Amino acid sequence: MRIGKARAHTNIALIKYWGKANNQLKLPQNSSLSMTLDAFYTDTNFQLLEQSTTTESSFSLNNVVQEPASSRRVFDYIETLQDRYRLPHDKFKIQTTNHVPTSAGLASSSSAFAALAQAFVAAYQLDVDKQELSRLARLGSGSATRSIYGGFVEWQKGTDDQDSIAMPIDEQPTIDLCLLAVEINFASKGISSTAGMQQVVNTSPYYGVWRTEAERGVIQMKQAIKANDFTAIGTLAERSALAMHALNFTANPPFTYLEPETIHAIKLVEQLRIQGIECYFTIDAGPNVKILCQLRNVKEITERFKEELGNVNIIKASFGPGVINLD
Ligand SMILES: Nc1ncnc2c1ncn2[C@@H]1O[C@H](COP(=O)(O)OP(=O)(O)OP(=O)(O)O)[C@@H](O)[C@H]1O
Ligand SMILES: C[C@@](O)(CCOP(=O)(O)OP(=O)(O)O)CC(=O)O
Repeated sequence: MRIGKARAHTNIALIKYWGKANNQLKLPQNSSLSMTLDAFYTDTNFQLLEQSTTTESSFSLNNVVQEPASSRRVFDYIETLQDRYRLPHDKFKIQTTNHVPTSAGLASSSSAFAALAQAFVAAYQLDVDKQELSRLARLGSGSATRSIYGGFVEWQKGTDDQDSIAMPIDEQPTIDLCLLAVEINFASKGISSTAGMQQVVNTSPYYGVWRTEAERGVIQMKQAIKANDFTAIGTLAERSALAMHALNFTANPPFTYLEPETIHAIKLVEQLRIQGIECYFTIDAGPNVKILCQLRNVKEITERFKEELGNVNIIKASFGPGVINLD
């Protein structure tokens, strides 16, 4: 019985990916840049079943066997990988645990599909390098492309399956940079990232500007990282997040992931900054806010958020590693 086991950490985009140029290959409209986190990860076992078995393929998430509708994306993904390597459609059993809230804008799909890609190649004993692994992860979820590497990672948009890959910028950054995930609401979101970004690409008259600015943002962010410039990193990350959420209001029909508490958190970050406590925010496809700050300010920022937002849960993260083979 062949089995592959892997762990992948989530990543948070500092310059966001928001829109596909090709839905099937998940080629993005713009390049993006992220930090891989240590605090949130997914562990996945991918087991190939004996050919003679009458057992059907299964997908269990956090110890709960998923219904066919919830398993579809994962099953289709495995078939795509099997086809890519001209493998038979073997049946399989996937057991996975998210040490991160699922579908709540905390990038569970980034760690999920990076771990699954690695577990798949391990089970089939495929000789695959990290660039190919980042292609495989992309076929599951765009943001998963970047979780193959640790630290700061760029996803170069490329033009086709071959060159749309992740590139490590600095796998073990020394910059003093922490991320505080503020739990506004960990319920699953109403509109998935996949659907939200599609709606924006199809209908927003501002989409062209988004693309140009995102490419510029990646170049500027790489310069900021090279210069160890926390202020520039935070400023650019905040601008990218605001642009993405502003874009959602310009879709037809418009939509937003922001909740009143999200705006409250944004205002608090601004206030803290005015008071000399330097911090910035970023927000993904959900209401939760992630604060970028330096270690010396973690305690004070945490206390202020708990005071102002009613004892919310706050999880501290820093840089995490790339995908790990657990065998
Ligand atoms: N461990 C896992 N293994 C396989 N698939 C998973 C796993 N965890 C989540 N998924 C799938 O990933 C998808 C969740 O991704 P979605 O993009 O909706 O949210 P998210 O990743 O939490 O947020 P974000 O928009 O910030 O990426 C769902 O289809 C879910 O079934
Ligand atoms: C806001 C984001 O987190 C959106 C991530 O979207 P997904 O990677 O979840 O979308 P699919 O490619 O359709 O699976 C920004 C980012 O991670 O760059």
